[in-house]
Amino acid sequence: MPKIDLKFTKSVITKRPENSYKGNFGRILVIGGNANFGGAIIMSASAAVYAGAGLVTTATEPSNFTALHSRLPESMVVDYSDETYLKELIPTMNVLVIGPGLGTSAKSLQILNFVLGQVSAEQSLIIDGSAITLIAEHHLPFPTAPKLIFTPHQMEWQRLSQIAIADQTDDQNQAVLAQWRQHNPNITLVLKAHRTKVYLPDNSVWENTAGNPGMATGGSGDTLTGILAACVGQFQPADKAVLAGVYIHSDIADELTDDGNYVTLPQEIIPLLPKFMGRLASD
Ligand SMILES: NC(=O)C1=CN([C@@H]2O[C@H](COP(=O)(O)OP(=O)(O)OC[C@H]3O[C@@H](n4cnc5c(N)ncnc54)[C@H](OP(=O)(O)O)[C@@H]3O)[C@@H](O)[C@H]2O)[C@@H](O)CC1
Ligand SMILES: Nc1ncnc2c1ncn2[C@@H]1O[C@H](COP(=O)(O)OP(=O)(O)O)[C@@H](O)[C@H]1O
Ligand SMILES: [Mg+2]
Repeated sequence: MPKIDLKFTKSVITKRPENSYKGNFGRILVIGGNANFGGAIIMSASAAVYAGAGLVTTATEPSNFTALHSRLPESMVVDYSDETYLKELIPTMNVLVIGPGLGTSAKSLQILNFVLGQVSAEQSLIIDGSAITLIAEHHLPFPTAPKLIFTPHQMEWQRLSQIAIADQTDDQNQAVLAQWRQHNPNITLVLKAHRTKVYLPDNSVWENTAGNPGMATGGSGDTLTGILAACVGQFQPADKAVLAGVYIHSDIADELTDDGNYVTLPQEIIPLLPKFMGRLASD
């Protein structure tokens, strides 16, 4: 099984061309954060900005606007229930994230259904957290056109795939993915665990070599979604960008742990992203 390591990740993270502008580095829309889980979408949006996304917009519950503006002025905001505005905005995006802190209410379901109906072939959609749970609960069909990147933890994967956590072997996981790929061949699974595995559309399965239990803290996966969105927005091909994003998240956490930190908080990982990526691009 191929391993996701530092050498591989360095080969993906390239120096920026001199003659470039923000539009070259991904227009990202992150959607989530209900009135109770605003932190999740703030972490996702922050990770996207700090991992180099050119332009980030956050669609969330309006009660999160003030916190978002004060924590992350680089991001624009939009009410996640404003379908008229979102209908205009979504086609201008390269990468969308849906799910961190979205919740599972009727309103959350309405937002998810709307977004699933708007994404198109040239776009990548990262589906995480509550969005995975909602798709599983309501048997929502996957959109057939965009690139889909699912980022479940093991329980979310159980809900979505119907494979019990104890039975989540590569063979079982690949069998479910093979069925889904008959409808959309461009499905990637990032199955999060101590050693996260990434199942790519070409049927390869990659294993992360980094990560540690200091990462077992709320918001860790929310942060990963933003890093993945930024990587897909900036680096090609998208499959390699996903692998690199998984590694970057965990390697920064490993550095924090090596530095003596018992827990690796998302808020400490996020500000380390620009330097870490700069190092990868220059070595
Ligand atoms: N600050 C914020 O705003 C935050 C907001 N967040 C947002 O909250 C939403 C819900 O996401 P969620 O992951 O917290 O809850 P849920 O989907 O019910 O899964 C938990 C259930 O699964 C089980 N379980 C089994 N294996 C597991 C595993 N490997 N990893 C994890 N769980 C595992 C577990 O078992 P138990 O611990 O009970 O034994 C439990 O029964 C989502 O939108 C997310 O983005 C969070 O990110 C936190 C910070
Ligand atoms: N023991 C561990 N070792 C390595 N990585 C871990 C460990 N526990 C959690 N993680 C990582 O932390 C993240 C947890 O994601 P998730 O459960 O979705 O968190 P949240 O929804 O709270 O943001 C994943 O990237 C996972 O790989
Ligand atoms: Mg999560």
